[in-house]
Amino acid sequence: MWCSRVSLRRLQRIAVAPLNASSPVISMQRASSTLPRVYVTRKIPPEGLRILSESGQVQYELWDSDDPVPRQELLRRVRGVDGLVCVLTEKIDGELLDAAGPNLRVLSTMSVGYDHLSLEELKKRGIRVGYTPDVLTDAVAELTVALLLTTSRRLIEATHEAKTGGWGTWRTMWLCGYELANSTVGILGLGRIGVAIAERLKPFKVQKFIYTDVAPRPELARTIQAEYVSMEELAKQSDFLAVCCALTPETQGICNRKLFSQMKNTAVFINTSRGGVVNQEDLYEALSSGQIAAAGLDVTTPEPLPTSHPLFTLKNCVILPHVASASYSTRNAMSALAANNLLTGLRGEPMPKELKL
Ligand SMILES: O=C(O)[C@H](O)CO
Repeated sequence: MWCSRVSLRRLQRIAVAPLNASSPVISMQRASSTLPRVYVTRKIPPEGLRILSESGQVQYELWDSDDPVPRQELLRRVRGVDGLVCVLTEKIDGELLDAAGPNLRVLSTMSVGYDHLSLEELKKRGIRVGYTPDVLTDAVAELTVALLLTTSRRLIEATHEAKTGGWGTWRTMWLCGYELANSTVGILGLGRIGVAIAERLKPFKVQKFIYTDVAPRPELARTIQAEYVSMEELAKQSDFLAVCCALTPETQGICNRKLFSQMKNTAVFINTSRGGVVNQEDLYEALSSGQIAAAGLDVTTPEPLPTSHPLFTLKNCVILPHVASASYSTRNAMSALAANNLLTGLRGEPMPKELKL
């Protein structure tokens, strides 16, 4: 539905924090209005919806659900829109952009990752793109540390044993794992998130941080005293290897048999970036054969990972359902940034966070 007073009241009802009653609420315009039309592909968190609603700058239609809009519905709904707000499950490709047509000027994704966007197609059409870096760095780094500790200290196995009668007497080597103190932590793809992870791990007495990337990143590396190494050295030296790179054609499947075979058999592998950077068959082999000690994954291919997937059978593999940025404050900040990117973009102004195409 195109948002009107009625639907705005509905939005207020779903808000976690109520809208400020004293602030004037600008009513959304009906479809007949001349305001730019925007399609929002998902029920985004309340802060972003509030910004859109109160802007008085756009009329928008929202797929008012936690589940993705079906593709055919999406293709139908985007027809003629000026702006589009999406999340990472929507494939924004030539077909979709053709369906939207020439009015589409701004795409705003509520994600830092943009592997779901065809940048070439967007660039070709002169469509500006907003995304949401920075605001999720803390939440993702926090979750990565939590996942690393959960995996390396075998917390899921431990709670399972405690609950299901496996907890006998105190045993000297039972449920032993690997500790961060005196370890080498490797970061594959050093950016804001990699630095934030390292900053959080440092107080655990990590001995050394190493990283690899397409080229050295001395300024970022200096903040965490990380040493630039080759991919091979990263694999060989890391006790903990955290994947923080974006998914691109170059990084697709980069964590494969070769990498795992170079790693220590005591090493713990952690991925909170994108599932596509990992060859999951090779990871399964490495985990089940004892080539590496354990893996913690927040991202997989596909998502959701089918419950019948072999990785779920492994005790040394902890799998989370892509929740690294899932804190109330971060998801609200992401939606607010996505809304502000869209509104500034439509006004022809610099966006708070614009992707350079
Ligand atoms: O790209 C992103 O934003 C994350 O994967 C989800 O928050």
